[in-house]
Amino acid sequence: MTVKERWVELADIKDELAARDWFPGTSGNLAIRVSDDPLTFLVTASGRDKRKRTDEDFVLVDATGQLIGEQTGKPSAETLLHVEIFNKTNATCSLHVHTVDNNVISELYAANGHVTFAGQEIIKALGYWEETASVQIPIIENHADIPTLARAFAPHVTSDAGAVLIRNHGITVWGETPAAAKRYLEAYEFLFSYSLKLRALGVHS
Ligand SMILES: CSC[C@@H](O)[C@@H](O)C(=O)COP(=O)(O)O
Ligand SMILES: [Zn+2]
Repeated sequence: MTVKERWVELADIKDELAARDWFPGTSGNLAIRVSDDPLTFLVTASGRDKRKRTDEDFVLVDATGQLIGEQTGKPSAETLLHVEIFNKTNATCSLHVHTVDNNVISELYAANGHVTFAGQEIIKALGYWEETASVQIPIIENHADIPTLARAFAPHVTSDAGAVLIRNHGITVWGETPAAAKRYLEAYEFLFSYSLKLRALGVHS
């Protein structure tokens, strides 16, 4: 796929996530693999309003997250997390969003280091089809220093699909295809929202 095709693919996903209001206060960043040899990927430019669609929304970076050639714009402050994913797996897309639900879940379960969900039909969207399937999402501390955050994140990047909650910060989800990454993100946010609504009703699952 060309850079242009990948750009449009990521811009379309960005628009969909924006329609869900998942980019409050310029938060969030997205990335899509463009080539494997050498590894290059598009990542959202830092600090921009991700609800808007412009020609400056993404920059092309190399395997270390550095800008390639002459480009204006700065790669996302959290590019190193996407670097981990694209270097260690065959994932093609990585999505990071801050939502109230993912922040509250990350705080509620931080002491456990993970949160587990089971008994939900939506788990099938994550690729688990057994009735007894459960899904566990690791929770890491939110280090302000991004290389430190990336080091805490790295051990959880073990397959082409995955997710990590960063405490009181957000979630990063990646997948084999851009559509899969988006599907996983939607499924996780559904699980978070369901779980918090149940708690609000006084039911602790
Ligand atoms: C304004 S939200 C905090 C940011 O530091 C960060 O967490 C984020 O998700 C967006 O940063 P960005 O550099 O635009 O990719
Ligand atoms: Zn963030």
